[in-house]
Amino acid sequence: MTKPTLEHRSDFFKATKQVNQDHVLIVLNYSLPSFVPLLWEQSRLRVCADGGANRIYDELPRIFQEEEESAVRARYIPDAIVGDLDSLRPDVRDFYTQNSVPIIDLSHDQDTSDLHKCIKYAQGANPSLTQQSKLLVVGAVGGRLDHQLSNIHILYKFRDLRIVLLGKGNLALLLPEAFEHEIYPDRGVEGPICALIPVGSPVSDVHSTGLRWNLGGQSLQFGELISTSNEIKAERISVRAKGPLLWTTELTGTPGLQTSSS
Ligand SMILES: Nc1ncnc2c1ncn2[C@@H]1O[C@H](COP(=O)(O)OP(=O)(O)OP(=O)(O)O)[C@@H](O)[C@H]1O
Ligand SMILES: Cc1ncc(C[n+]2csc(CCO)c2C)c(N)n1
Repeated sequence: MTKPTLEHRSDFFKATKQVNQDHVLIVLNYSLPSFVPLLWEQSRLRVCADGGANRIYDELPRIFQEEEESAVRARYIPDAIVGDLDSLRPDVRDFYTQNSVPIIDLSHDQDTSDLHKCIKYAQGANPSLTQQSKLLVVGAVGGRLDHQLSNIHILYKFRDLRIVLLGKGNLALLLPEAFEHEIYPDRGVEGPICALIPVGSPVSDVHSTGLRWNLGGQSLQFGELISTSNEIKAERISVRAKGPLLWTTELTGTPGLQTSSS
């Protein structure tokens, strides 16, 4: 039986000032990529995971160096700060409290990460998430390996949602088993390096097109074969497999140079 097709478009890298009702931004507590303002402006909900609020407070004024710090901070006020709040600095907490940002203390839960808590928050928000919603998670790659693995774990845990992990040099998303996948990377920003990784369990019958090293029905498995250092060779990459695969691309270009209509 053929599976339905899921398309993956990196439309969020296109220059736009318009809010996209499908886009939700989650800011984590790690070094932020310079395209955060681009994602911020197009997102209909912006949530900071605990110390993620320190990042927007500290790092956004550095992106707009020619402007007053206070003017930049006042422009980027999140809709909520959610987490166990052990990393949120007191001065940052005071600033956003004065700006009426709800600060949601979920410190009683020490079994789930702040990213998990933010996704639950977005699911409970009004309007809630739909099948079209895309959660753009920034500060998700680089730094502590356990945090990065936890962020990947969240892709698997919430595999029915469309979540994109983004960092300074990488993008990662999950290709769930229930679909055949068509990926349209933004070649002005992504590639050429890409990878297909079977995190957690072996994945058999992997078929791909559009890559330098395509798969023709092999199994991917840690300890046997995983497809790292592969290369994007076409506008469209197709992938199907008997199991979920992590798709990653390197980010080498500058987002926001093309408009969403081009
Ligand atoms: N170095 C990192 N790389 C990737 N993601 C990170 C990194 N540091 C933090 N995060 C993400 O940001 C979220 C918030 O970070 P914060 O430091 O506030 O979390 P935390 O849960 O208190 O961390 P810890 O495990 O140190 O207690 C984390 O749940 C994690 O998803
Ligand atoms: C088996 C097991 N391992 C680790 C933790 C710790 N932990 C996991 S998520 C989290 C919250 C981080 O903000 C903490 C402290 C646990 N609870 N259970």
